Amino acid sequence: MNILDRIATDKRLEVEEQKEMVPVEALQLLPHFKRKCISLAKRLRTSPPGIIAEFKRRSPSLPDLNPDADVAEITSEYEKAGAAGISVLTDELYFGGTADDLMLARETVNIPLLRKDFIIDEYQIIEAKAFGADVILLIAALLKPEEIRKFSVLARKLGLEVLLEVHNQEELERSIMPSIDMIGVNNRNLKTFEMDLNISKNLAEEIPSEFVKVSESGISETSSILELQKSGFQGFLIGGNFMKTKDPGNSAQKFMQELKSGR
Ligand SMILES: O=P(O)(O)OC[C@@H](O)[C@@H](O)c1c[nH]c2ccccc12
Repeated sequence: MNILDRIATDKRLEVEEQKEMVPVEALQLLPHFKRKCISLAKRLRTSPPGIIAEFKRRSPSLPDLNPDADVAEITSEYEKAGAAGISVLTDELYFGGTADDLMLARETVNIPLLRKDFIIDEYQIIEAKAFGADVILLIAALLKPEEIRKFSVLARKLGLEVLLEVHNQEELERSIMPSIDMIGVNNRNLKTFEMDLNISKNLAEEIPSEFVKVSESGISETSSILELQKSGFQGFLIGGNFMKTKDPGNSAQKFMQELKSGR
């Protein structure tokens, strides 16, 4: 079994347990459930460069990335550094994230938050809204087109935006639909961990212009952002490059200053 299938199997069990403990009706009573979301797509379209800085403690490929990272401190610094939005991992088993991380981030910043998780059930979308997210991630490699349709329509109904993650043309063609706001091209193959920025560059022209293009993973140089912008990307999801340092907020700030000064 590849890692993505393993994650999905674990996630299904986890969600079934969670549903028993916290019914949907209870989620709908949480204060953020009624909050009006902020648009990430709009920010990416109108204020370049759209850096989406990611908060994660570890990943399957980097088990010791930043185990003790403080979510309030780092997300606050990401916001001050000028991030367009923040991605918060909420998967605990593989990424060391929690729902509390997302809620703490929500209490800390006023910029759009992406719930970064492996969504395989509508329940997780209700959770995302209740925990204070503005955007959800749907991973094409994990979902049938019918599920993508059902999940994205529900997200939209709740006022959430949808970032669809694809890795190749076949995934893009079968998953693209009007209820999606942004398309993220993952430069990392989630099945093998192989990384290549050319994946974004090559897929860019296949993505219709009504969708905001986001390039995800493996970005560590400001020069890559400039190249990806030429291919039409407006969003850049960066995690490890910041989180691997002692002071991720400061690393993000330096990265964005370097971008601004065009060095
Ligand atoms: O740390 P990186 O290489 O900058 O990548 C960030 C982000 O793209 C990556 O964490 C990611 C992309 N898609 C995902 C899906 C699930 C979990 C994590 C991810």
